Amino acid sequence: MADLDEHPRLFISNFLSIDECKELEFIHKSCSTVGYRPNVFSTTLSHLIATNSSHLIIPFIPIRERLKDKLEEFFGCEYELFIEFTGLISWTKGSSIGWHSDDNRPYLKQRDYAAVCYLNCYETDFSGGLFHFLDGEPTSIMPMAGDVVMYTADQRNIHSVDEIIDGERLTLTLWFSRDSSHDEDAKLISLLSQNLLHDKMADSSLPWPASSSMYWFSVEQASEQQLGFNICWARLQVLGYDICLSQDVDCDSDVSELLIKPVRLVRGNEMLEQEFVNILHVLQVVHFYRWKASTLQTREVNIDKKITKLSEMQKQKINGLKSVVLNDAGLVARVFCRFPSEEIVCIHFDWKGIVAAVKAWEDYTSTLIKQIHFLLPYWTTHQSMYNVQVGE
Ligand SMILES: O=C(O)CCC(=O)C(=O)O
Ligand SMILES: [Fe+2]
Repeated sequence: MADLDEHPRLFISNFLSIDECKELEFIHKSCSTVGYRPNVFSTTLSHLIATNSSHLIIPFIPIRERLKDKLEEFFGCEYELFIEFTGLISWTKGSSIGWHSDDNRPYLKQRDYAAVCYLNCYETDFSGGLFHFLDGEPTSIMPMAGDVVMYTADQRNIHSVDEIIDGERLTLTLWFSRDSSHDEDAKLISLLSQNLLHDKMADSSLPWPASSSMYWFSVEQASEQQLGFNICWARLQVLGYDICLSQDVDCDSDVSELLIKPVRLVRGNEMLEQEFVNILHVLQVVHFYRWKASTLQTREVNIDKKITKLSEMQKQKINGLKSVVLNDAGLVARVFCRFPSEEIVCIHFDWKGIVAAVKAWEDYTSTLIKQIHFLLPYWTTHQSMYNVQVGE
């Protein structure tokens, strides 16, 4: 017990199911923005609300509850804690963090506990990125999808993370506080109430992009230089897709303009006729397909007349656009690919699958929207975000 007093921490294998990890990965890869440090990407719950994707908060709710219950039980602080922050955070090549405690800045003093859930796997999805505690057991953690580590945010749990060598290391990270003024739920419920009221009138579940700078990756994020890439385009590119803008636009248009234009999905020389409202919409569908490909029923899907061949003009337009939004293509592979030298391919691909995914994504989305409209009145009454079974 002495060690637990000196280093209060808990490691649990398989706390999340693989499907929960994959769902959160789908959310992150279709909604993330560039993060607070170079080579880091993040998806916060307030960002989901701000981009008209409030319903994507639903999958986090049971996981947050389970984490908080476990943490309170283990550290003996039932009914004392508030969730201060919930976010999906991914680290790519070059990022690391030296020895630190999580409350080591004056503006982080409210943090009492941390929970880090690993959503993908060391050596399969990325290399480097081992977690270490300075003293006590366990000394090192090899991140594996579904595992979680919980620890106090103070000096008793000084830790570090080795530099990422390649690939993208993804976590769901939460911090907890005893101070109710740092309760994330209260802030999110207030944002949700404003947003869903508006959303009901617009009656739409389609994502709205944030400002284009939030999706712009550059090597030196602090500098003014514009060499880099748009991360939404890049995430399509690394799965083997292109997009074609439906309307004619100038190649020297502002990237922020391009982000809000309707687009079509392209694979090789072929294009799906269906129009998507913007790049974030198509990115959600493509990542949904990646998550669900093996479960989609495609035998009955009819793709006649839905797929067309690209014209020379369209090919030129796509390449012209790419020179604006991916103006350092080598960099895209270095940041997002596990093996940048290998050819970029999506293991699962056929147009029937994509067409089935469009429909399945719509069903998934509308189920979540119904759930959030059902839950919000409970949340508002109790000023807390929790799961309610229908009929309660
Ligand atoms: O991702 C991890 O394993 C830990 C990250 C960390 O230490 C932090 O964000 O403070
Ligand atoms: Fe930390």
